[in-house]
Amino acid sequence: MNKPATIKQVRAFVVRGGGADYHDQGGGHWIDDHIATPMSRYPQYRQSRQSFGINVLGTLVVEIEASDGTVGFAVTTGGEPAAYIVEKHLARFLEGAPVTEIEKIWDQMYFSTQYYGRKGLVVNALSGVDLALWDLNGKLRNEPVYHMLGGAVRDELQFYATGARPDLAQKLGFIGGKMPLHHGPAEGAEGFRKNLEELASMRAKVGPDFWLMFDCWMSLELNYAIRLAQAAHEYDLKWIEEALSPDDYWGYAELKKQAPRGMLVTTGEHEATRWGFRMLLEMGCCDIIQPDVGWCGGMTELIKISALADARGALVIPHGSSVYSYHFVITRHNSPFAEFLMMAPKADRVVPMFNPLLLEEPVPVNGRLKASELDRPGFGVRLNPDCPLHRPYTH
Ligand SMILES: C[C@H](O)[C@H](O)[C@@H](O)[C@@H](O)C(=O)O
Ligand SMILES: [Mg+2]
Repeated sequence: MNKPATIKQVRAFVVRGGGADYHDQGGGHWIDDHIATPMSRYPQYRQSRQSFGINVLGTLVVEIEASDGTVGFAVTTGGEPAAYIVEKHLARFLEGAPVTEIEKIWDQMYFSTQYYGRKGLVVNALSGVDLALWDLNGKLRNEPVYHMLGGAVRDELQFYATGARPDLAQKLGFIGGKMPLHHGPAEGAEGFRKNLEELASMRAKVGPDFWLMFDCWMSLELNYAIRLAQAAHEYDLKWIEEALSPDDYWGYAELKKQAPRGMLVTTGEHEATRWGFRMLLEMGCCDIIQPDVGWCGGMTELIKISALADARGALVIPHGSSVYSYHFVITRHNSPFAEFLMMAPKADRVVPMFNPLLLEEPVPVNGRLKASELDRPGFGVRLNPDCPLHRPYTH
């Protein structure tokens, strides 16, 4: 049997404007229009999330070149600081190693950075390296990543859409629409009323059966979240997402107890590793966990997180991360649908989620994507040569 190729070089690049840091958009985009956040308590940071720096990092692109010249890559959120961590810290555990040592490399990347990492930027960087390694292995084996994960359990993916216009998402064939919550506790009773009015108005547009969800992006405190969930029940809100700080496991456990019967509590897009998700699951924080595969520890960690959830009957609906989540969701029974983020400025048409960075990035058609659309080696996408990459550090 042939010996596996070895890793020749790891390279980290940054690029601005959309891409994996999908909050990095131009003006007038729904994704930066008075969306409630933990910073909404400060009026000067209420209208725009970019005003407090939601897009300060930018996209990280990780390339891994094998000894035979094959190059795997992946993209995530992290920008220059993540590039520094990849080049100056993580690369040493890959270069010279066989490309197949995915588990060992993950273990060394995680435990060598544990003293300053564990969640956030460091695990974003680690996730980008891990995803690039899965892409490289798929290319060397001439297999799509989902085949390496055990193969499809269904013929197609179905999607709900995240964006300001669930009514348009319904017409585009999506199974539901997740709306950003626009008003936080600092806007008092008037903001609370406006939130409900938006939901009531959207329910009137979409009818009784189309899923409607609120994405609260960590903006609420427990009492407000409980009151909002209870008031929203009248309009059949399907789930209330990321209502509280990711660290408030106790608050989530209480919210789940107090939420109306039948309403789901979801969270996890800013959680990381099997240990973080074990906390969410064992403390009874939510019905659905939503890890982002580009932020939670990569594909190698998502496999472990998903098994924990499956053992407890919890669903795993990864936060929107384009092909990196599609290749996973299609392979798991407890991931029955996927998220698609509407990246068109008015949320009125389907454009690739990481637009314009990836060529051949598949998108849902009529809210669905056939497994066969993923049948290209690795994650099946290419970097757009029109997007200038910059390598800020070397090693
Ligand atoms: C729409 C939300 O405010 C975020 O922008 C979104 O990225 C994330 O929370 C999601 O669940 O898609
Ligand atoms: Mg969310």
